[in-house]
Amino acid sequence: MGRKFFVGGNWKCNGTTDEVKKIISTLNAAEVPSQDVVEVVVSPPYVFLPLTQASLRPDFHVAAQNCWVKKGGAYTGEVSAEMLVNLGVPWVIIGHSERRQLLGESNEFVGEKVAYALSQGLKVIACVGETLEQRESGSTMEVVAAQTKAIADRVSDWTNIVIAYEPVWAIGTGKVATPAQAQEVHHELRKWLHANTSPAVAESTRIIYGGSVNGANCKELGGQPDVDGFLVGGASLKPEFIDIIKAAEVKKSA
Ligand SMILES: O=C(CO)COP(=O)(O)O
Repeated sequence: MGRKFFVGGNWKCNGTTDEVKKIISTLNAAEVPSQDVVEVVVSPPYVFLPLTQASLRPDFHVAAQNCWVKKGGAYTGEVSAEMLVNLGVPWVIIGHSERRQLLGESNEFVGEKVAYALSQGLKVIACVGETLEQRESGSTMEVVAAQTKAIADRVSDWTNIVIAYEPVWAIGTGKVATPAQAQEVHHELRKWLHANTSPAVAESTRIIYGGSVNGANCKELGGQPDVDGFLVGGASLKPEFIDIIKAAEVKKSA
């Protein structure tokens, strides 16, 4: 079975109630390919999850942007996987580079979070990606493999994981990876999964690209054989996100 195109919108720490309502009404009115062709998930800040769930069209789903590493309890400021499940939130983004870099989340911590979230029944968008310095020193694959290994060491069933390759230098910078750069890492990552998990996992796991994806560059990126969709930041707050969802059509005609 082919890998269904996946388009995630990561709203990050943005929005007011009115702005969220506006984004949702734009999404709800949009004509996009069917659920058989594309899986669409938007990720509002925690506080807007209930509002988003209550008003978002049923063929789109929601993701939280993070969750706690284990069972909830005395962890002030955290939100547990159990709470997300209780709310009926199906997805969670884990290991975003902003959390790795600004909040010091290590590969191991991210791996533990992924394993715990999966154990509670959440589906996970797990983020990996190198910094500019790491790319320039030639260690991109080493970094991405180590980040993925920390997950693979703790997880055996990859059915509910989507990997988001998000080069840090491309996030929020307007400096998008070229289609060839994205394809190269996605291909290497799939090879890594083939060797270190199983051929079936490598074949079926979706690897999506994130980093300055927009309405103008999405088709060419999405046309790469190992690019199975996107995780979109800035452009997911704009009507342009609909064009990015429509980029799923490039796979249909491929
Ligand atoms: O971090 C991202 C998605 O998670 C990408 O952000 P931008 O699309 O704003 O570069």
